[in-house]
Amino acid sequence: MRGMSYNITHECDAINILSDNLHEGAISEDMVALSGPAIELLENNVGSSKNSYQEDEGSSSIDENAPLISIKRKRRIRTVKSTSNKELVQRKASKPTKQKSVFTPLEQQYLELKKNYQETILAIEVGYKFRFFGKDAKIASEVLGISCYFEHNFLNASVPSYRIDYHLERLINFGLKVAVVRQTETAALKSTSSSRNTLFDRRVARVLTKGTTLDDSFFRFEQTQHGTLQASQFILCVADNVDKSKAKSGRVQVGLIAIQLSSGTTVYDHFQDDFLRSELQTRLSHFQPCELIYSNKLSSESVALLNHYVSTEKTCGRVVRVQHAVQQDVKLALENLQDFFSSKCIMSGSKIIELHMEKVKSLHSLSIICLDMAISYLMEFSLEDLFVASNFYQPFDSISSMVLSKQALEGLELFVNQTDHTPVGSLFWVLDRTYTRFGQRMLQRWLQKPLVDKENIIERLDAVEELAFNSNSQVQAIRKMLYRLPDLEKGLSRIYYQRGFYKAASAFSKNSYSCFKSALLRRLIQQLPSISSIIDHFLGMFDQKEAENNNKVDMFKDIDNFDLSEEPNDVDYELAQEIRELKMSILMVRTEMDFHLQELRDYLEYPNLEFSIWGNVKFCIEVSKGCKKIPPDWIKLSSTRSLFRFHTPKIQSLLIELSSHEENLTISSEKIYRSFLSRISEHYNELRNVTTVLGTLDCLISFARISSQSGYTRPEFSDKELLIHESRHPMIELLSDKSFVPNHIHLSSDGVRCLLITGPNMGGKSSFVKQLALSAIMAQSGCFVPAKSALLPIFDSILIRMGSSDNLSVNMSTFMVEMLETKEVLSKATEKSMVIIDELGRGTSTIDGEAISYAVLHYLNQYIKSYLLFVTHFPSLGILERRFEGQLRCFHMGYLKSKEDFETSVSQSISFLYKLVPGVASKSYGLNVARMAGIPFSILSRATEISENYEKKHRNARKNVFIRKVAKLLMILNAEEIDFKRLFYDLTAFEEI
Ligand SMILES: Nc1ncnc2c1ncn2[C@@H]1O[C@H](COP(=O)(O)OP(=O)(O)OP(=O)(O)O)[C@@H](O)[C@H]1O
Repeated sequence: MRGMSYNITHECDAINILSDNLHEGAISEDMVALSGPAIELLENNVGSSKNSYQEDEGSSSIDENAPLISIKRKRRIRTVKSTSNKELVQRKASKPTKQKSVFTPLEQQYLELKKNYQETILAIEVGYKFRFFGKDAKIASEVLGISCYFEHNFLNASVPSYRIDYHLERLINFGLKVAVVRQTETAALKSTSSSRNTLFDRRVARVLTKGTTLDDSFFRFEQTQHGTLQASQFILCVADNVDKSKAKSGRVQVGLIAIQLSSGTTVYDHFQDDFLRSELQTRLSHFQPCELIYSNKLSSESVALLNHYVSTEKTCGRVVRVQHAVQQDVKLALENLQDFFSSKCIMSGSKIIELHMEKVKSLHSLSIICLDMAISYLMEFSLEDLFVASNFYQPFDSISSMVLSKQALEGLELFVNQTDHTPVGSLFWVLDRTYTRFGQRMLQRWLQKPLVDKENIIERLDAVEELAFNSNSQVQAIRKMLYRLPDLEKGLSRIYYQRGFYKAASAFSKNSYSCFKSALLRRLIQQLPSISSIIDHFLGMFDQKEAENNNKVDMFKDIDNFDLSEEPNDVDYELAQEIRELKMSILMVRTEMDFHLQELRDYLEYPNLEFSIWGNVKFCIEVSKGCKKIPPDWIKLSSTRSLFRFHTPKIQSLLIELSSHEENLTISSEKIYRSFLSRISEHYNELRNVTTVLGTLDCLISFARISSQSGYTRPEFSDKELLIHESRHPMIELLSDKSFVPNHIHLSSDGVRCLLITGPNMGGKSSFVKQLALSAIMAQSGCFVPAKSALLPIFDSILIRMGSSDNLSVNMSTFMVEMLETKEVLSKATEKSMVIIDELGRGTSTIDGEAISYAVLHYLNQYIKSYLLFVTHFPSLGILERRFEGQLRCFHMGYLKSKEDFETSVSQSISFLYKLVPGVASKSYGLNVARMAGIPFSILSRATEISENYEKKHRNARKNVFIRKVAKLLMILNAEEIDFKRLFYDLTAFEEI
């Protein structure tokens, strides 16, 4: 340890010298090689003004900020000028023992702490402040907008203690890791102890990051509104393994563990992914992690994607913290996990350890590796017990639900709109009428993963219907119970949340469920009273008011009969005893103080004398200035024009005694409170189940509120038909001033199951296909849909290819992304899928785009036979209506041409009818939209001319190229059974190509 302090001293000297010389340009930066800490210190020092050195000079106060020796810096600078730096460094190195530290005791303490917390901001409690030093001070000042100044050897910044929670929240929301260093001794206790003249002992009390902060009070500044997504607290740990033999194909195995500590959720997953990391992108969209743990062996494509996620989140104002971890091989990871569970479950016996290990071994090797990394990471925060206590391990995929891809979540605007990426105008914005924050989070999960099991869907719909249209008093009771319930999921074990559980448990009697018909509601309501006895037991112990004020000293009603469990606990018993004794001692000191006051009244002959408070100073005696009876040993505190304030020696000694008892009482009360919390957490799983029940009720109520609106209908399900009358778009109808034009649709698995939709730009094509997908998602989530009537198949997936975006993370062009996404859709689609392809091929030349669209449409109809909605601006694809007669039909969005159209095509304008009508629209009227957008007339006129000439000239040449391209593409798609003769006949027969 000594050696280390010598090194630091030595480095600091060199730094002082260097920084001063650098200011003066006397030496160049590369003249002396410095070690890491030295460079850090130098960075902190350079940039500080010389004046601050001069101000420091000669300061010799003996507080903990004062340097151990004062240093004449100016003289030292002169010495340096006459000595070479190398010589100086050598000289200093040869006489280590004579060198004394230039750091103040507090700075030395900071440096000691910093050694173990290099990547962490240290917030150090010093009296009534929390202080930051060096680089930490610089960062804190930038993030918190507080001033930063140079003092002694480091930059300094500070915040008042009473605001620390607020500032910590801002630091961790900025993606920082913060260690809170607390004084382990208090002023009062220290003043009576033998170590009163030494530095306060300080230790790291807790380490915080956004994903590891369990305390909901940190997030009290977060505002939640309907339809607004809450900040995710998922920590995502990812590892992958590129199969070298298939490296060219870009195929990779990916494993992950996602942890949400606040709700005790652990999700595991592994999957095969492509070059674009589409599956990983989908997981990122679902979890929206606020922390990412990268394995050091992660492939460059995965790293690029994760980095891209971090930077896009940043542009949306959300900071994602990145942690790097060392990946072990699976054998070592298993050994680590065996050690971990053995040490944690030592009391529970080998059977429990085996059970844990069985579960672990059932995971994919990459997920095991991730679990090992995640546990190591959480150990830093002492939060690893989650993996032992919680039985909420769950797979990401489930056979009872589908997973919507990133493209679907974004393209259908499920949670944010595509215009300004805010929640307004999203499906969630329409459907979220939840009362609680945990209900809101559950609703988000429901929409991300619609159900695929018919029974489950119908069970939800029955419950929603009953809640929407039954005026049963119990329905009111559910609403009342949910209203203003705190975030029970996040604060499961927080004492003042127990009343929330109490509210839930006591809202229903044992037989309340019987007045519901819905099986789901009956099951949910039945579970609530079961926690009554647990809650009664805990609630009975504390004073609700004091608990809500977080007053731990007076929180427990009857400390004499303090018993948290059936089996009395020695530690709690001793603590309760201690608290009793301390309270008694405090009472005695106060009584003594009262006696002393009486003595003072008699002595000063002032019967109305009372103790007063001056600022923070209690038990002051105020005496008028004319009083002649003040003994010399009274301690003068302050004065006003007319009076003096004193403490007598007796008051001072009683005060020290009182403060010491009070502080001991606070410490013991905190300990007993912790014990109380750990007892509650023994019932963690029961309480967790109740939050799931309450969350489910909240989501059902939310759906019921939407479903009871006029124009919404309960969906029915069919094995082979999709028939919706007067289908509407749930968001556009709310946002648009114009009345929404509803449309009918009829598809059938053994009849027409593909619609080819053409029409003018802005004609409503995309809106139409999106509304069908949204209706399917709503129906399969258990909500009524915006239509007159709806009969739907239960889709196993909803696959979307729409829009255009490049992928900067893997350096890909818009068109490459379009093609890879199309390939993904083709590989995932089944005959039970809904597939939406909107404007495929628009990222390339017209002829290539047209050929690709043709081949994909042909392939999907011939081989996959999904329910397909194909939107295009290529009318030539209409040829396939004949090829797939009875299976594919062409429709277009209706429009009306204005009269001018017949005179001059430039000034033509069209009116949109938004009505789906049979047939192909021969033109897209793109120039009409250009005109609406205000493109100058001269440009429009020229564009019209070129467009007409082009069409006339190239029609025939295009046909042959087109046919060759389509044939080639179909072969690439592995359409081996393709009948080329037939294809050639179809294509050449179509005159319009
Ligand atoms: N059925 C409807 N009733 C009323 N307004 C509608 C309807 N459908 C769409 N709209 C309005 O028309 C606008 C354009 O619709 P949409 O984006 O679906 O057109 P589009 O045909 O896909 O256009 P483009 O081909 O240029 O992509 C929508 O933003 C909406 O305001």
